[in-house]
Amino acid sequence: MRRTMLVVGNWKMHGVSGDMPEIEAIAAVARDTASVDSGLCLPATLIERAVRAVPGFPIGAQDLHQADRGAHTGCTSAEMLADAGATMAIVGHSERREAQCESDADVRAKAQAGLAAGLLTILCVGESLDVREAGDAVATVGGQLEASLPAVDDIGRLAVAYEPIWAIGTGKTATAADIGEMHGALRQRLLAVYGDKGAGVRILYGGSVKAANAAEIFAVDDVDGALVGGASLKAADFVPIIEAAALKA
Ligand SMILES: O=C(CO)COP(=O)(O)O
Repeated sequence: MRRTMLVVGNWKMHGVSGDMPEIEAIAAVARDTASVDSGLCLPATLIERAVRAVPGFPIGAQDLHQADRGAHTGCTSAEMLADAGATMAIVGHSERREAQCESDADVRAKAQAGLAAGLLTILCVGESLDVREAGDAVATVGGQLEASLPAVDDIGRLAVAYEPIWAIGTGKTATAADIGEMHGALRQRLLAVYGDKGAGVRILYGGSVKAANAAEIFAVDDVDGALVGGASLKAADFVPIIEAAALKA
């Protein structure tokens, strides 16, 4: 099945109003690269400003709370993000699974809330170095995915991101063979859970993706794009990744 490539930047806890020119520069190229879906998941403080500055370019959040509203100090619901103009959200990033102790069940609830609000919802999974070295990566990440997948029929706006924890921000990337093995296994899990619809879910790779390695990673079967951290902060670094994706599109 043909899937449109998807390249999303995760700005993590970076970005203030002075960074708007980077967002504008990225959006300008993205508009000219219509064969690739792209977007930026920004700090919540920049979402509304960016939505106004770059109309039509997808802007998203990096987390959401699974409830619609309530006594959850400091949290933001999917409905609120959509109201601010966000069209995407990341859920289950390893930094949140670890630092905020998010369980697979939490991530599933967040993914369901994101989809219910109409957000393109990017569900992250990935293994630690210990698990990789023990030879358990494929089974562990597959189990994590199944336990985190939303239990809903309408998965048209669901994407998955495989981000090996040891590759995030380290300059290390998994080999093309390891990425291919993992993405193939995740595709089988998606097909097992959702039937034929699982073929339409995009599986992104994340972890030290940059201009220099993007084309090689994108060439791997079942790699349908990337979730990019550090190299998404500057247009000069992020634009070539979008352009590399266009070669596969
Ligand atoms: O965590 C990531 C994206 O969500 C990857 O971050 P880096 O691209 O900085 O390794």
